[in-house]
Amino acid sequence: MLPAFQSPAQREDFVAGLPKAELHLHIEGSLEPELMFALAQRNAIDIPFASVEEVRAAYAFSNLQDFLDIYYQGMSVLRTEQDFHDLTMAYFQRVHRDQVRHAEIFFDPQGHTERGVSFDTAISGTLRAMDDAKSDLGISSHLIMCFLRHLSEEDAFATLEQAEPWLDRILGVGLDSSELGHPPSKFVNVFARARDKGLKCVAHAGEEGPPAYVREALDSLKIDRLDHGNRSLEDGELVKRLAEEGMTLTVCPLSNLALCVVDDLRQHPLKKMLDAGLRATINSDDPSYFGGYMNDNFLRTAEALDLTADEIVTLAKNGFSGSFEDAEFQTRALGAIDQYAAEFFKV
Ligand code: HPA
Ligand SMILES: [Zn+2]
Repeated sequence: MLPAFQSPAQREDFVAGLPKAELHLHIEGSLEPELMFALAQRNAIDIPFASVEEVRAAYAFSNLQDFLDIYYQGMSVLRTEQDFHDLTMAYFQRVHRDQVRHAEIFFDPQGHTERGVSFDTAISGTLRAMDDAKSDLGISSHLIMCFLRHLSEEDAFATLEQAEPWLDRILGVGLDSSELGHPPSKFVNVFARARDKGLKCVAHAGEEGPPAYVREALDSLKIDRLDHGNRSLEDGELVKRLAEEGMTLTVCPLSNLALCVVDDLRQHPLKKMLDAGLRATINSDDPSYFGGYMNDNFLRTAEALDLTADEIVTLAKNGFSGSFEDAEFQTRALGAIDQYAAEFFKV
């Protein structure tokens, strides 16, 4: 067992230096207002804001849909391959400071193709930055293509078709956007097709939607990982099943706070999840919009829930063991975390 923190500053130092993996990050949600302005200017696009401060002031949400409306509008500045590269590289440079060593990144191709930016433009700029992040920063990453659940399954099939030439660079498919009214079962056929193509399957479920949506994600979509999953806790049998199956939950505390999934971080269910034996991880979701990258998510949650060093270590380890990397990579990463903790506390 690791010792208790001697002070809030010691906890902050511990979190800051801890190696991390991020498993729930929408790359378009890392678009900082400064870059939004720069890209708007570069591409001669009008945006309905006069200043960076005005953009930030617009980021007050009461639910998921409030956020999504602004998120899709923000994407309008992304037009060229270079734009997608710059967006993605800015994310990696930022999380390099947070000791992120591995990231499995979502992108929303339909958010681009529906406004006339090709699938190839979006993915090629993103992949080029992922390659640069590996060579320049030592951060490994994978790409997960999400289907927008407010659109039809037919649309999702068309997107999977567009992805065909890129499948060796796409690790999996996900499901995001407006959850309520768009249950996972709406996408059962396209997920089956994706699975046949060897793609991993993940889905947002139980963020705003009921436990029944989580069950559908498991049973109909046969997910390999559950994004959010908060509302699973309302169903004891479901929690038992998720724990027994060793399902990883990609939990996003500051997102949950910003979208009023929880009213106060002190009421966040993360500790309950760990206590119930769930493999929970901490992630930033859409860090530009929700006010924090990985270290902020770890630290503010640790403060609010008074997490121990062992619990923080478990959360960081879960990020690597819940990744889609191979056993050798995972073992090395878990060893690096143990070594970091031992050196930090000189135990
Ligand atoms: O947090 C989210 N939930 C659902 N869809 C999303 N698309 C971007 N971020 C999110
Ligand atoms: Zn998300």
